[in-house]
Amino acid sequence: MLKIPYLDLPPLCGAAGTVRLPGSKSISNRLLLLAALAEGETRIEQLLEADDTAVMLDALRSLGCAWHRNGDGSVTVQGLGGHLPVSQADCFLGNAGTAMRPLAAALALLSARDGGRFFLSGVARMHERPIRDLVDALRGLGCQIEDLGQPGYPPLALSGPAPLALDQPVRVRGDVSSQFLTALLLTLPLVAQRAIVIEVEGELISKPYVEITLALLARFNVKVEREGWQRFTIPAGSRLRSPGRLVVEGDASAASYFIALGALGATQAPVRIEGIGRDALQGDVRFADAAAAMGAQIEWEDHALRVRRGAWPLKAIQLDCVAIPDAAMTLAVMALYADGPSRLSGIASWRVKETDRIAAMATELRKLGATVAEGPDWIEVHPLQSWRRTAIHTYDDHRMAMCFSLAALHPLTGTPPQDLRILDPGCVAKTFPDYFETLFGLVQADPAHIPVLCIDGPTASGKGTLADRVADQLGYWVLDSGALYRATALAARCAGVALDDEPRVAALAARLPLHFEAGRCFLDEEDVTDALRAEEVGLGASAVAALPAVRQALHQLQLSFRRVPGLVADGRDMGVAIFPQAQLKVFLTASAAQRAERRYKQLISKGFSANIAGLLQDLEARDARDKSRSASPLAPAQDARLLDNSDLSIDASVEQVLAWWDEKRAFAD
Ligand SMILES: O=C(O)C1=C[C@@H](OP(=O)(O)O)[C@@H](O)[C@H](O)C1
Ligand SMILES: C=C(OP(=O)(O)O)C(=O)O
Repeated sequence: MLKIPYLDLPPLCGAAGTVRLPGSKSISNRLLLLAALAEGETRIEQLLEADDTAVMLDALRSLGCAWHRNGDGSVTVQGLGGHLPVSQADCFLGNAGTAMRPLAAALALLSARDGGRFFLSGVARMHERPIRDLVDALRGLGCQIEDLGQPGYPPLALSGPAPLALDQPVRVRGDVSSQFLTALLLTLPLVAQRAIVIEVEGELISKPYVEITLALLARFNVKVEREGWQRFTIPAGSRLRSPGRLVVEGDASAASYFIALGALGATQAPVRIEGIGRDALQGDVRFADAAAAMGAQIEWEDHALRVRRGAWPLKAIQLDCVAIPDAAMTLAVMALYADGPSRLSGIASWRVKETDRIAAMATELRKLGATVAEGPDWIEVHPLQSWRRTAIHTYDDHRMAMCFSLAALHPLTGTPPQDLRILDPGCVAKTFPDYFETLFGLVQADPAHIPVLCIDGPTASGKGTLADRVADQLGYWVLDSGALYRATALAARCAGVALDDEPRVAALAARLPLHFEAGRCFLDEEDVTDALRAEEVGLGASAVAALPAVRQALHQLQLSFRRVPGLVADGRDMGVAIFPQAQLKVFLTASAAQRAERRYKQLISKGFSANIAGLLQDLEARDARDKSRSASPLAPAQDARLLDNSDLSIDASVEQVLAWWDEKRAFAD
């Protein structure tokens, strides 16, 4: 997960590969609540792991519901059988509408029936998202609900006991959010000694989400009767009973980004999306039809789909999106690549979601250079003629971040490909914490467009730490090129090859079975991270690095680390020999005495024995060898910035390098 201030995406030229979707947010949070309220134990598989489900799980725990995560990631929930063991709780629900609305209804009804006092709050934006229609409906039943902030918005206090009047139909408005009706449907079975009728006022929006609610209630033994979208009856004596085990479908709204990616960039192999089928419960699966109408080629499998680019440019679309409010945002970005203006209507609800999405979408699309018109419940997006290099604000809205990442695909027009900056990319954590990492696994870019930042310098200058920290801040990959030489030396030693046997060492280097995983380094299956740090391996690395044939053999391997979104390359000749076109080259130095002391501390902390005078001697000898070798001697690139960190903290060094990086990469705001 990227928790960084911004992420720069290079211009992308294609996409292919397979993605496994995270679990559906809407299904996950409904199942968690139903499982908690029901009788019996429920095992939920492929539950979404993200902020929205985390706040629901935390809330359930504070309400006295026991749950645990199993080894395979599934969650087992012990149902409370409709009775809370606590009479007080304070639940923070972040910005999860699927937690706030249903929990407000559950706690209003349970505190009215059994007594108690409960508080629900969220992030600042949650306190601007309306809940009045639900509160009015619940108050109509006799529930005691206090607005603790602005009337009609969270935070709320729910308390009781209070008599419930369930003999009259419960009336709820359906034209601001369908989640109000969903909240009542999910929770009224708790008090359904007699049949309870719900009547919807106003035209219900987002209907497919109510279908999800009804389908999942049926799995929990409650069969709601309905007359169209106006009247719903919860039969007398309904009781929530666990079906035992449930599997969450992949998130169909999240699928929209990859369907769009296929439509925009899959010119050769398809983008294959696993986790949903055509008959998915979620209405957003119909986004695929909208994408097909714009030209995407879609082939369905049982639980997956394959998407390729079809029409190009895409075909403009005019669509009422009232049934697919979340996935519709993706269409607005696809519209940049269409053959004419596209108009999305029926999206009034965008204004009261994670941000005012109509305003946010229009503002950011215009910053890219697009002509956009907007109304109270529609947006019209014209194809983009001339792309501007810009920083996209994401308004703490996961969908803004995910949608706009698609705008990094090459434009249609002749304008030169542009980088794109996504501010606060970590906001995707609401529903898809690994969105960007997943995206990086699918997209292609011309290597020449992928930014590289080189940090070269002598041994023990702190390059590795600096490179890791800078890469973390930028969301980039790291190439620890020294590890490749150390691994070559280690592999040679294990194979009994003399370090000065140039052809054989080079042959080993060319087939080095090296890979990096979660900060660890593996030779074949063996984790050699610590072994590579041993002093004699370091000396061996210096010896093999002096062999031109070995450097040649490792050259290609090093280039292959240049991947989207960018690379921080740490070594001795990164800026001079491997990435001479790098956007920024830093040559890091520190006095020999300082470096010897750092290396000493590093070795001691890892449990190796060390002698500081000996280290200093080795280090000076190694410097001399590195500087005087004929193949790529250690020297700053001509255009390198020199950074002597003898007296600088690591934080100060990171700050300096990032400041230089920013200087090179100005984005319009
Ligand atoms: O019930 C649900 O799971 C949801 C309903 C929709 O909200 P509205 O009914 O407010 O449009 C949707 O936008 C939201 O992401 C999830
Ligand atoms: C509107 C959304 O979320 P919520 O469930 O918080 O309403 C969304 O995910 O796009």
